[in-house]
Amino acid sequence: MNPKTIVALDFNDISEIRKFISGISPDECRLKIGKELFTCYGPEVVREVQNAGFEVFLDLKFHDIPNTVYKAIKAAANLGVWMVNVHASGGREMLLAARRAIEESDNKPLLIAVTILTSLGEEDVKEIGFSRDLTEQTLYLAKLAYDCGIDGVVCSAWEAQAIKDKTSREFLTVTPGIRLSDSKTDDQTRIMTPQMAIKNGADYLVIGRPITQSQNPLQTLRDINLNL
Ligand SMILES: O=C(O)c1cc(=O)[nH]c(=O)n1[C@@H]1O[C@H](COP(=O)(O)O)[C@@H](O)[C@H]1O
Repeated sequence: MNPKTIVALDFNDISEIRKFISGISPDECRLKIGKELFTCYGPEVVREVQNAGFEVFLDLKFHDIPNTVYKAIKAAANLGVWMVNVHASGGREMLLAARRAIEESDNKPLLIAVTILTSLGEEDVKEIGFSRDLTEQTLYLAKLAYDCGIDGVVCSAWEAQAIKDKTSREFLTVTPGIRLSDSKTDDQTRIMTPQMAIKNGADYLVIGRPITQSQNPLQTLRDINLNL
């Protein structure tokens, strides 16, 4: 099984995690451990989720000097995770250092680079000071990551197909900012429904609140999977 749905476990309470994973099977989704959960519980929570049979996307979005990212990626790979990420805007040397760290590790997680966060819109990108527009900057960073041997990118589903066209069909697109037609937008800007995202070239869907904050998270996950 290669489930396309990655559920973002954005909780700070381990009992919530235990409740959620006790009801689902690893065939139904992968699980993302991000900054909040990792800061609260560290590698122990990664091991607990892995021991329950789930593959883990460790989403710590490293963005630092090459040597620091190299060592952090080595440590992440040693946790036996399935996927890790860095920010593409850390630059070529940082991306190459991350690649090298994985090549030198026994466990080789998929290495993914964040392009432009899905919370950002055109005006934000202008304010940050990028000279290209949002889509062009996303494509530019995706190409940089591709040229550095990164396995894929985090992007919004709006850019997924264009990224594949500019790089390769095999270059992975991991898309957060997924919302059901009746979901709240929350702090996301570039959103798309699960079915549309897959149609537009997304390989994996990262979904947090639309599942975890729903009345019946397990049913919501299953409904999403059924309709992909
Ligand atoms: O790298 C990520 O996973 C990520 C990148 C991005 O551009 N946007 C984004 O939302 N994410 C993560 O994806 C998840 C989305 O959660 P929801 O907005 O609740 O569905 C969060 O855990 C974010 O940290």
